[in-house]
Amino acid sequence: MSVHVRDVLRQEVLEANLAIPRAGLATLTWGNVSGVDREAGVFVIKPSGVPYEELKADDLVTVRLFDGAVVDGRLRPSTDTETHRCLYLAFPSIGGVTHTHSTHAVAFAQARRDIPVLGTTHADTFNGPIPCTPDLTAEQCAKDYEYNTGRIIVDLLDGDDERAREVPGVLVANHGPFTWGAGARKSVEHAIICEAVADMAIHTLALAATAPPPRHLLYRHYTRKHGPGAYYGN
Ligand SMILES: O=C(CO)[C@@H](O)[C@H](O)COP(=O)(O)O
Repeated sequence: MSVHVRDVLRQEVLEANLAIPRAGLATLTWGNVSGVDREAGVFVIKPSGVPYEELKADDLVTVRLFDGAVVDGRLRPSTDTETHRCLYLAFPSIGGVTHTHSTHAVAFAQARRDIPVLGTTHADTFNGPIPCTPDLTAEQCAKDYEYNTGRIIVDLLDGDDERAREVPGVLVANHGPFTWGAGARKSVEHAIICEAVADMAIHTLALAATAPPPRHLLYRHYTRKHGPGAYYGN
């Protein structure tokens, strides 16, 4: 990886991490963001347990994709590094991963429930419910826990890169959301949306037991922003 590419990726990953507390998605040092450079075969991730307000580009850690070895950085990488690595290895289209403990998304994860599609706000970004994983087994927790957390996400999406593109996030049961995107910034955007739709869903479900909205409405909204016919934005 050239020095220029490394510095650009570090800056992008730093800004993406700082966006988490700014968006109200982080308490203390919870959560982490990474971004990958596939050509160089590495990703850059937040160090473990460093307060966001003290985080600098130099604190970030560079990790080799194929074996998880730290290749640059003086601090220990995020405890969730192996989960990020597993997602990068399974889904070639993703360039950034975000993990948060945002309140409403975690509420669904702790209830072990998918976030259902209840309206167009959700359908604009997620082409279907944001699914919740099954429980990890005792064996999966005892050995390679963080990598197995990635595996359970990958298995939930049948290892299908196309599905990972259409549903760019999952809830890990009793833990929290992992989201991803074309880059680090996009993965944070998806974390923000995941939290917002979880919040709206809790309010909606408190008011009424709703049926899913018509598929044609959801499809219309998803395809306004994605695919060959997209026309949202400038
Ligand atoms: O899942 C957890 C804790 O349950 C982690 O996401 C921490 O919230 C952040 O850990 P580091 O990235 O600082 O190691």
